[in-house]
Amino acid sequence: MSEGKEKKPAEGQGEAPTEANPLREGMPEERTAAPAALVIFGASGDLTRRKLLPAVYNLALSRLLPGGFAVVGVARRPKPDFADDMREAVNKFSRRRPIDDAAWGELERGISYVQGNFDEPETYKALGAELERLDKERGTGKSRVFYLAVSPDQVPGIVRGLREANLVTPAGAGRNGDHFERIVVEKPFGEDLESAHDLNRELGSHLAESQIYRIDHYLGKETVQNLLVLRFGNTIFEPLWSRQHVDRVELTVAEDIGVEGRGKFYEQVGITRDIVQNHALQLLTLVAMEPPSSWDANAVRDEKVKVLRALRPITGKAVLDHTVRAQYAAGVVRGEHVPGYREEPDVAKDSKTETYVALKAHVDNWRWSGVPFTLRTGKRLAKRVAEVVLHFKPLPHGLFRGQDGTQPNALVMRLQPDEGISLRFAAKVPGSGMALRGVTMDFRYGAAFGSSTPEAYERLLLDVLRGDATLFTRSDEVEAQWRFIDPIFAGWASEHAKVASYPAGSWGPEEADALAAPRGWRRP
Ligand SMILES: NC(=O)C1=CN([C@@H]2O[C@H](COP(=O)(O)OP(=O)(O)OC[C@H]3O[C@@H](n4cnc5c(N)ncnc54)[C@H](OP(=O)(O)O)[C@@H]3O)[C@@H](O)[C@H]2O)C=CC1
Ligand SMILES: O=C1O[C@H](COP(=O)(O)O)[C@@H](O)[C@H](O)[C@H]1O
Repeated sequence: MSEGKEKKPAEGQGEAPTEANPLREGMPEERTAAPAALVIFGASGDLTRRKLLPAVYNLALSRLLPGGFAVVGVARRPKPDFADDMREAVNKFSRRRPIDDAAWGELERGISYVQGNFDEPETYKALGAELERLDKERGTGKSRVFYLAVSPDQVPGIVRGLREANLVTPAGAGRNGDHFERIVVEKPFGEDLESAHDLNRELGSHLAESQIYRIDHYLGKETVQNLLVLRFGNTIFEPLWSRQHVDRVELTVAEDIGVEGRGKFYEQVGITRDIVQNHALQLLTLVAMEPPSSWDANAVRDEKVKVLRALRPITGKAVLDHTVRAQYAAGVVRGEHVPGYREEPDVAKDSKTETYVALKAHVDNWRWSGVPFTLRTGKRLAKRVAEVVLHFKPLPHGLFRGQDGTQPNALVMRLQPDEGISLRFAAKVPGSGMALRGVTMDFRYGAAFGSSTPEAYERLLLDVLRGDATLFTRSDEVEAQWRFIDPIFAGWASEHAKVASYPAGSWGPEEADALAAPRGWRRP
């Protein structure tokens, strides 16, 4: 779905699918965007280096960027060699390496940097002048995407600065094919319901909702979108997708890394705000939502919001039975001894910040009544894996002797790594008897489509340029997420809920086992 006018790609833009390059399938020419400048606030930061510029480069390499395109970085420190630094970052973090000199050379000609403090009007004046230059010299057509790769408290000030400098106006919604002004806001969106609501109101006072793109990069992951295709692009799964057949749903977002030098950020945020409020709840909504009437931004988001509203609140004493929070202690990860969270730089020695959360949620609606959704996420767990598992109900009656060893059917959707889908079922062990064994039927994304699938940020940046908000979070959606999360924090405080401990490299604290009882968590 797109609100702006799509420009027909010029000759050579938008690659046609070929047998040699199956990745382009489903990326037909209409995915090419209209000319625009991408302005990145926070351009000297980690996200820009590791994710944004590599994504821009890969879009350029796939010739999915418009002819008139430019990148303007904005940050506080002087960066005379910004383009060179970005080249180095791309060489390090791009999924396709080494860098292609021709593709980079063309992109580099449109890369510039505006040094300035976000608090000062001069920064926006200088940015305005740079954008005018780019309109003339690079043909960016007065259209801009302002990507706010900054902490949430800086968002209102930047939007006000842009508005006062007339760089964004509600008229920049880009309707009727006019030029557009769009703002991308990174997660976490606020720190609780109240701050998210205030931020929505502040953004809404300067811009139309259709200009605001709240990004959650999990939605840009190919395999996360494939969840929707699995459900709604096939006929065989959906009839099983309900309380009649599903015993429980299990979601895991596990990382083996720690806070990676982001101790200060983590002390403010913790994993509930970093992962549960956004990535994990997004996965839950995609698994639980009803089929939307169309692949349209509002139709899809309407259905997701309904799921969030149907989540049974976890309040007061219920937090003790339905949640576990914990922090990693020193341990061994991939054969290496690693320090505990409290020994990380910029972390308080008596920190209570959670680096692991497990919870048992219920979606109180017709489809899911009585089905627990168990969710766990943590830093410094045994391995990096994100997956969604539908555990089906056990057999009502055991027909075969020797099937005791088999487990109920399970559909495992692995989001990363080794992206794919597997179905566990029972098979007969060859021989004269009737012994059964659990086996799996495996689909691997890499084997089917090639190993270098586009990164989430590629997809999402292209969607912003095209004006497609389907994979972005709407204002009511982000508030509904906080409405579920806030009472958990309140309950932890009022019930003095303990912060458990787990050794780095383990699967989390023992206390979490009770949430998945009697069958236990799956070992991915
Ligand atoms: N890093 C990641 O992997 C992810 C990050 N995010 C989100 O993205 C956002 C940015 O994260 P990240 O890149 O890690 O943050 P960093 O701390 O690495 O970068 C912050 C950027 O903001 C700039 N900045 C801060 N204050 C000012 C100011 N007053 N004036 C001008 N520039 C300023 C800094 O410039 P300078 O250093 O020059 O002062 C720097 O470029 C956060 O909201 C984070 O939650 C989301 C998903 C993943
Ligand atoms: O948003 C974030 O996500 C990353 C995990 O992303 P992934 O794509 O590697 O799964 C996480 O490490 C980080 O703490 C968080 O801010």
